[in-house]
Amino acid sequence: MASRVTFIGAGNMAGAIIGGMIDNGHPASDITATSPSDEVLAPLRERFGIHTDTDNVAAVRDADIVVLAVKPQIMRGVCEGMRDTLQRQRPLIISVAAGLTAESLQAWMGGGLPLVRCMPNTPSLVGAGAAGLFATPEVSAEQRDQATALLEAVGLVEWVEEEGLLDAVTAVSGSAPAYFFLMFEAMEEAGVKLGLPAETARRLAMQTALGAARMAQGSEFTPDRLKRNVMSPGGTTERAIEHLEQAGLRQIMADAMEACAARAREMAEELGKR
Ligand SMILES: NC(=O)C1=CN([C@@H]2O[C@H](COP(=O)(O)OP(=O)(O)OC[C@H]3O[C@@H](n4cnc5c(N)ncnc54)[C@H](OP(=O)(O)O)[C@@H]3O)[C@@H](O)[C@H]2O)C=CC1
Ligand SMILES: O=C(O)[C@@H]1CCC=N1
Repeated sequence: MASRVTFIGAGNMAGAIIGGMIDNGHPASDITATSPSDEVLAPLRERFGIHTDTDNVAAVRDADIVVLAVKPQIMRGVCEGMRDTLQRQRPLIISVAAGLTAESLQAWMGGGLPLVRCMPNTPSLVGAGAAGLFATPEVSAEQRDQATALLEAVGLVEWVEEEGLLDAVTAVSGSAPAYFFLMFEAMEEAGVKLGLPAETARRLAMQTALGAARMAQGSEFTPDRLKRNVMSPGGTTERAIEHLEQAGLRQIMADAMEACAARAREMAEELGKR
């Protein structure tokens, strides 16, 4: 029997995972999502046929898995509100919140619950997500498998054995779809400057990103080797790559990703157990 999964929060991330689960055949009747506003819930209900509830406590009462998918800033109040019911029911908790540590989450929920911290990303919506997972000692092998199955329904799953590494996962994949969307914007703008219609530039850039990722994923060659295969000596690509290297693209990425991970650590400090 499929697990009964309740999503606390029905925004971008919950919607992305729910959409991916449904596409992968998880029964809609075993999924519930909550939000204080029925206006937010109605489109999810209509689109996916799942249950919805404006009452978090009622929604977790018979859940096997509870996915915490609200903004980190309101997580404490949300967890404390469900504390007694969670302690009675003892479902597997999966938090997708950036930053918030297992120690804080456990303290807010009354402690001792099986808790997986997960850093997913929004491409889960199209079954191409990438998620890093970390399990606390309370999580059984069976629950670890349940978390893997839930997230594998929407993409790649990588477990990390140190909680702090989830901040690195946030930098490498959680926040990273936005880096590529920025790149699409920049490539479209540059394509337009070179004379292409915006739509044409956008479609070509996106298809190229998809092709490059698929090619690299299935390849025995390193990205460097694949890059060199495109760079004919004295040709056009070589000129573009020289420009990107001289402009400091590698350092820009390193700085941006360090800032991302640092913000996750900062959020853990700001919002952590008091
Ligand atoms: N977006 C992303 O790419 C990623 C996000 N995350 C994490 O996912 C979490 C959610 O982010 P995201 O989906 O972007 O945020 P959203 O703002 O899109 O979604 C949050 C949802 O929580 C609802 N909500 C607000 N208050 C409550 C409450 N008291 N009880 C239940 N639901 C409530 C909101 O409803 P309303 O709109 O009515 O306020 C909204 O539906 C965050 O912790 C974030 O760190 C992790 C990885 C990637
Ligand atoms: O920007 C954020 O804080 C969230 C976490 C990772 C992606 N979005």
